Amino acid sequence: MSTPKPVKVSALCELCHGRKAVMKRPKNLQKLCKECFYHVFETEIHNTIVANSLFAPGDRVAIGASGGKDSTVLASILKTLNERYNYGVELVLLSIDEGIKGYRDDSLATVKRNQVQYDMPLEIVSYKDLYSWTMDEIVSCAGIRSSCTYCGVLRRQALDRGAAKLGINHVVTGHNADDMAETVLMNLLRGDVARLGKSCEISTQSEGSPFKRTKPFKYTYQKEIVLYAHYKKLDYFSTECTYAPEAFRGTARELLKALEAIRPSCIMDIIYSGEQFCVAPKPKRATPKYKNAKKIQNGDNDNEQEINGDGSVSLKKKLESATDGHRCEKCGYLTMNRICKACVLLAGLEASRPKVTIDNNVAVDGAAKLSKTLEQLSF
Ligand SMILES: Nc1ncnc2c1ncn2[C@@H]1O[C@H](COP(=O)(O)OP(=O)(O)OP(=O)(O)O)[C@@H](O)[C@H]1O
Repeated sequence: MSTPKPVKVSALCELCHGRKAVMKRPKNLQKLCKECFYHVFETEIHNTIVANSLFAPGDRVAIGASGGKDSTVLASILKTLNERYNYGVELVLLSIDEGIKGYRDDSLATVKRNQVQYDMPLEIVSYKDLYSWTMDEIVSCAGIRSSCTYCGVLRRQALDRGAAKLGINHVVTGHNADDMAETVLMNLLRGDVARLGKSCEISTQSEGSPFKRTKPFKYTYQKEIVLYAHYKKLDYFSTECTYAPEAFRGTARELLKALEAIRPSCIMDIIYSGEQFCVAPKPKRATPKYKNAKKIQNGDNDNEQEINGDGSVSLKKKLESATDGHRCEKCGYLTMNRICKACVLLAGLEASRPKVTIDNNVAVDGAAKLSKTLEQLSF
């Protein structure tokens, strides 16, 4: 997102009535001076934290730190509020290195600077260490269209594993009001009733899991986060992920932006509507969602995933509904299923990974002979 241009407002601040207004507040178009903007922005986040009892004295909290604007502002503001209001929490930065060259390596350099700027410990865990795959390798194997699905599942688990390594069971993320409203719209538009009911939860915790996820920016507008970072001159990384954002989320995002331009309060209104949804039990679906759904078989009948018509990946019902045991049989991660989603996805990748071996015994003109075995492919 580009740095916002200061809006020309030749009037006095509508809050202090003393200083000159320098901006129209994106949330309600109120004309404010910089100091009053800082005050309302910080106070609203503090009120959200208090109203939802997000922290208790003595808590150790990991901030999911990507180096982007949201998590950088989150780290900065949690440090400010923790000191101002004596929350008594210990804050740690937790970063996941997905292995995306030219993107995550640069953003992690920003997080390392933030570590010094905010005087917080930093833990970095990588997909390569956890799963033996980088996102670059996954994309070259599975294609770009499903990249967000893979990345989302793996990152969720990586954040839990990173938190476990730190002995922490609470991870805060920089998901903001725009993200929440986008998710409500997206789930509404694709009839994903089960997810719709959970779209607006500020605090989530899977059944049986010790890890809590919270979103202190639930009611915070993205434009205000960017303004805050800009005026406070925070050090953040502003490049978009190399891989395209999830196709349908992108559509919902565009729709939300168009709606916001006409009626800024629509972001809050969508969240409030989402909070009121009362979801009926999900009816059982007998047939695959898309006619052109393609199955990926991993040798084991239980480990089956489907690439849907819209390019997304979904797991077979059998796996989703298995409830015996709370630990993945393969990796031991907490799950309601026999095999966790990450292992199902990784098994699919392993099955389709071309096997490449270097045969050192046979020298051909001084070069190693490269022998490729392409499994499960026929020409
Ligand atoms: N690689 C990562 N390591 C740690 N936390 C992450 C990582 N990627 C995302 N998160 C967490 O999830 C939140 C939402 O991530 P998303 O991918 O939607 O990025 P975003 O909206 O651009 O946020 P940001 O501006 O913080 O990058 C982030 O604010 C951050 O708290």
